[in-house]
Amino acid sequence: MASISSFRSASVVENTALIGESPAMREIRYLIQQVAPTSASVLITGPSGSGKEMVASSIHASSPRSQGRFIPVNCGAIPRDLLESELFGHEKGAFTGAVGQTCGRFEEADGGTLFLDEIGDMPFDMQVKLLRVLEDNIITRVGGRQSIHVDTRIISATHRDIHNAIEHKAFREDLFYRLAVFPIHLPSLADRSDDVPLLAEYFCDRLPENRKFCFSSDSLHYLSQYSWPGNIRELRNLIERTSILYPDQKVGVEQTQKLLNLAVSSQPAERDALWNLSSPSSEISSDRDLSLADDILEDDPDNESENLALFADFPIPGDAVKLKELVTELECRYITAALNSANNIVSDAARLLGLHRTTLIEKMNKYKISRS
Ligand SMILES: Nc1ncnc2c1ncn2[C@@H]1O[C@H](COP(=O)(O)OP(=O)(O)OP(=O)(O)O)[C@@H](O)[C@H]1O
Repeated sequence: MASISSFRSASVVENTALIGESPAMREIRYLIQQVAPTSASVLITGPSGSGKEMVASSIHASSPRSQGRFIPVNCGAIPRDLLESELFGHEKGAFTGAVGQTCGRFEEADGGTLFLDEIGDMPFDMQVKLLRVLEDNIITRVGGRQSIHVDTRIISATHRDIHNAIEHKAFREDLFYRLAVFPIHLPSLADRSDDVPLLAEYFCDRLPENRKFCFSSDSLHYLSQYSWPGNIRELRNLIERTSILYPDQKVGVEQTQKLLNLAVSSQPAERDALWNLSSPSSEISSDRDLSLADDILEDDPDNESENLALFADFPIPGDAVKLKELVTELECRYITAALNSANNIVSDAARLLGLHRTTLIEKMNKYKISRS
């Protein structure tokens, strides 16, 4: 019997380009190789963007069912009224709008694999119906009477904590055991950071010739330390973004940080980490502050969460702040700065501040700010 340590990527799995040589990824390829030839139900868990659908399609592609269809269904994205007909099909006239007979996804995947993504979001009443089908492999179309036998392999996936859902009676325990005959858990990308350079190289290689670029070794080190809240999808998108902004260049760590900041600036933890990184002693250099703040404001001046990035590190002096006074001070400073930047043209300054012209004039009168 093959052991995990002796396992080398099976060529059939390599063909599906499941990239990664970390111990976790090797183990996942091993599990895929073992389960693919069977018809066992597989439940894939792991955070969003960690590759659950890719693993599901790898299992299908490596299985004897590979000549059949791989049909993905996002159970969380289909309105609950339509889910039953989507899965099991319907007969003509079964409900308003059912103008003809339609096959459901189970029938389409007959002889192949049905991938039930976001199974944790499936409504409770549908869970009962699904369980029944999994038990006897027989479906009945909505509005129909005929029992139709299907030979469909089920692979499901969720990013939710399914045990927690079971505890809270949001997910049926009996269905869980049906679906999770063979569970596979995908770790987050941060937990297999060894794979980051390989994945980055893989996505770079797939770029069109005129958009290729490379990361400096500092950048790659930075990317390996980064926490990747959006997992592999976030890395793929970063490569795409970088190739648009810096084609044919060697991309340094500052540029990489900015590119990540474009995507994560609404996430306080990441933002803080980014700001602190510019100074190892955790004191922030004022030049760096300004350049980042400029970028953030330039990107989307109306975006409240991005504006908040300006205050990511606001300390509380002593044990209290006089908030009203601080806010007044801040308003005065911004109004003065905006007037200076706009050469004292009030309507331009108002635009810079995202205010109506009359509101700015009211504030200037209130704070006795004149055009210098
Ligand atoms: N090991 C891998 N090698 C290469 N590309 C990968 C790998 N894992 C994931 N990807 C790529 O990352 C992206 C996200 O993967 P996928 O859609 O499979 O994630 P997911 O966990 O199903 O996400 P969600 O929970 O949001 O549905 C896809 O573009 C996929 O091709």
